[in-house]
Amino acid sequence: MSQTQRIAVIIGSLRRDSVNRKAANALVALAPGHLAMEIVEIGDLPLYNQDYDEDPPAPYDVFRDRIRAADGYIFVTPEHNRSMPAAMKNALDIGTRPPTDNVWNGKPGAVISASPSMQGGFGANHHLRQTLVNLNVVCMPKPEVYLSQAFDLFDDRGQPTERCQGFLQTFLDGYSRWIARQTD
Ligand SMILES: Cc1cc2nc3c(=O)[nH]c(=O)nc-3n(C[C@H](O)[C@H](O)[C@H](O)COP(=O)(O)O)c2cc1C
Repeated sequence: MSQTQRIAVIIGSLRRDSVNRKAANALVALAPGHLAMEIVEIGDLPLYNQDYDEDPPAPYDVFRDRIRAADGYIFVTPEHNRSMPAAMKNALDIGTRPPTDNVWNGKPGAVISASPSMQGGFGANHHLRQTLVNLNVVCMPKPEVYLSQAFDLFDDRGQPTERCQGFLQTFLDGYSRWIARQTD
């Protein structure tokens, strides 16, 4: 694999002991050398308000610059009431304004969801994919990753079980091929 790709990882949970953050940390640790993965935090972004379009709060500028600089995205999301959490949607929306400067535009992305439930956040995963269509983020179809019963997939230190590491490795292998095709 030739060129290094900068991948922004966006985590939909603000929770201190988030299982989605554990999954994101594991992805960063497992990433091959040509994927420079960096978590971009979204917890300090004020709730989007269209009045901010003319005079954005400072965290909006910082976030937009970091998203614009990335070559691709990985979204790691919990499920809140069968959809993505408000914090994730807020970040997606902020990146699309003003509409002439959608910072996500045309980049390759992928979604992972994790939940303690059996469904592994399927609803959130697919709501997010639906929004990515409008952001013009080209979303990797497969391998799909729904981490179900996710509290059992990480130990006390946040390390993934062997099985979970296998899922994440398969995902990363697929994403690596996917991003290479998209950015040729
Ligand atoms: C407001 C709210 C709504 C939730 N709705 C769902 C849901 O629809 N499906 C689900 O599997 N879990 C749901 N949960 C439980 C989350 O999966 C659980 O809190 C999980 O730990 C969140 O991920 P995190 O550990 O990364 O924060 C909900 C939790 C909250 C706080």
